[in-house]
Amino acid sequence: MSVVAITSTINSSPSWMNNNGDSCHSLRENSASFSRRSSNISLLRKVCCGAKSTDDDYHATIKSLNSRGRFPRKSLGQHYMLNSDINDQLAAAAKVKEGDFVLEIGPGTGSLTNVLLNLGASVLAIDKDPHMVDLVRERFAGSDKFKVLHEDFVKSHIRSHMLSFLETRNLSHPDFALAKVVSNLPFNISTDVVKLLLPMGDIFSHVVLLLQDEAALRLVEPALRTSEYRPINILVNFYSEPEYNFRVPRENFFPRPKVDAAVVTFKLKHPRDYPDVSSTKSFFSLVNSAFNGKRKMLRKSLQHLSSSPEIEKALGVAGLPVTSRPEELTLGDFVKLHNDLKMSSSSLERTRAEVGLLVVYLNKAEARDKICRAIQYGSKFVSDGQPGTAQNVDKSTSLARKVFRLFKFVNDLHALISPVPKGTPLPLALLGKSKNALLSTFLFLDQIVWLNRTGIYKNKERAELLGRISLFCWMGSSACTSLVELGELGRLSASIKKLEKEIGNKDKHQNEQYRAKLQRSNERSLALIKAGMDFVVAFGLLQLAPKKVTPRVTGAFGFASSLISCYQVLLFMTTLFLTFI
Ligand SMILES: C[S@@+](CC[C@H](N)C(=O)[O-])C[C@H]1O[C@@H](n2cnc3c(N)ncnc32)[C@H](O)[C@@H]1O
Repeated sequence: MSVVAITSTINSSPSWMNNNGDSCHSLRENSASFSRRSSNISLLRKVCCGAKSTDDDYHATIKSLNSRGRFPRKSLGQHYMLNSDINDQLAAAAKVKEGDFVLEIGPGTGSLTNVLLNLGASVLAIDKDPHMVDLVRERFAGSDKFKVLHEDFVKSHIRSHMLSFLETRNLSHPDFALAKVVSNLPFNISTDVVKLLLPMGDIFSHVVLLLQDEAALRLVEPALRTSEYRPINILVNFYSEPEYNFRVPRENFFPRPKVDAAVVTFKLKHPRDYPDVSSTKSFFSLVNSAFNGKRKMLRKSLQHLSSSPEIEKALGVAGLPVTSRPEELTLGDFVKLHNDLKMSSSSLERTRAEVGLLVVYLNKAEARDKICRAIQYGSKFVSDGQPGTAQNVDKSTSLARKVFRLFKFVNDLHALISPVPKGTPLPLALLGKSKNALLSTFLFLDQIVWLNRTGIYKNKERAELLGRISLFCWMGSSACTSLVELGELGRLSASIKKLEKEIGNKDKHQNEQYRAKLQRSNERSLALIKAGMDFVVAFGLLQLAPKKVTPRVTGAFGFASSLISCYQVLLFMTTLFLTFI
């Protein structure tokens, strides 16, 4: 990489410089790169005159670059934003607010990052340039809400980065909201970024990008029957509601690009609101095939998928002429055409998808453990504590699960030392932490029980005592969980009522936020029921009231709570799975 030595110095402080203008004294120029830099600079002066003088205007950007001896690299699309008003407007377009989680692609010197952090958001930034990564890492070293990764965004595993970013920081947040993307992008990766991010409506609610102006217009307002109309327009409308916000003249960037830019907001649809197609994969494969022969009629270009008469019939059903070409079809037309051709609804393909879901489910360790737990308590229910095959199944499964959960206590230890989500009332925070402490103690002591049963740890009496202590810990953690869920349900129902007042009773089911809150409330109610059942199971295992809570009762409650756990994992997996197929 060519680190450019910036040689000549601007000697005098021009009249447009503000108090921190001394930063510009160190601007040294290199004649070799970025031709006409001096004329660029005079343009920048004009821009800066009009810009709000904050930390991240022209001066700050130049100073930041100078501090590293850096000059923008064309290959990385490094055109830095000089106008802090535009950074403010980017954040406003995404409605960034306190507590949000924001992904920023290419933070550069951190001017936009600074705005996002000042608004109270947590920011995950990804930059391909290691020098920029170091720069922002140092700049925001004092903030625990900032994380930066040195990666090429196009190649990065963004879904898993986001899941771990949200999981570690937002676990059990009562008002869990989807994350957002706000970015001043390098123009050359904008199509890739759009294709990567828009199908992530289960993670992001808004994607706000600064794109090349022409590209922005082509994405948001393509005209049917023109060469601008392409498969990406179908993709954009399938996954989002795009909006062209405003044009950003080229003078606002350093160095000045050859074209203007524009801010575009993509409001992402949640996967459950995607157009109704049996498989998104087969839908987009049809769209791509259709556009492959752009000048051809669909009855010809789709021949490898269906016979011409079938295609003509499907076009007729969709109310389209049999001579239609791809650029004449809207998203809705493509959906109708796809569904009528029943591209992927053959029973074989459906079966394959269902088996695929089962494989994903079984591959999740947590799911296997929950299934084993259902077997364990199911056999306890059958045996009712009497010796025989059912009791053997109960005991052996219980032992197997103990091995399976080796080191699982670390998960709760981690949660114990992680910060509580902002805004959590102190009693709920304390109850949550007690739950983590008790659960990790239970899981840890359970390992000693296992060591004793295998004969590795020989002191039977002590092991039994530790076994009882561990069960008391589990009972305590179930009680804490019940209280936490009760408290959170109370908070949720208050915020649902508030929202109902704001949006009115009639429209509430159309409101995405309302539906999300309702869903969270159902999930929390289920978690409350499960925690209550686990409390009874621990009570039964400890034999605190052997006549009332018999092994059969314990087994029944344990079995029911295991089924709830299986359902919870399945729900999570299904959402993930549906976004992959
Ligand atoms: C147009 S600049 C924007 C910088 C900053 N956000 C601003 O507004 O001033 C683009 C940034 O994206 C980074 N970048 C370029 N290609 C990238 C890629 N493939 N993945 C991640 N970041 C990339 C560049 O290093 C640069 O910091």
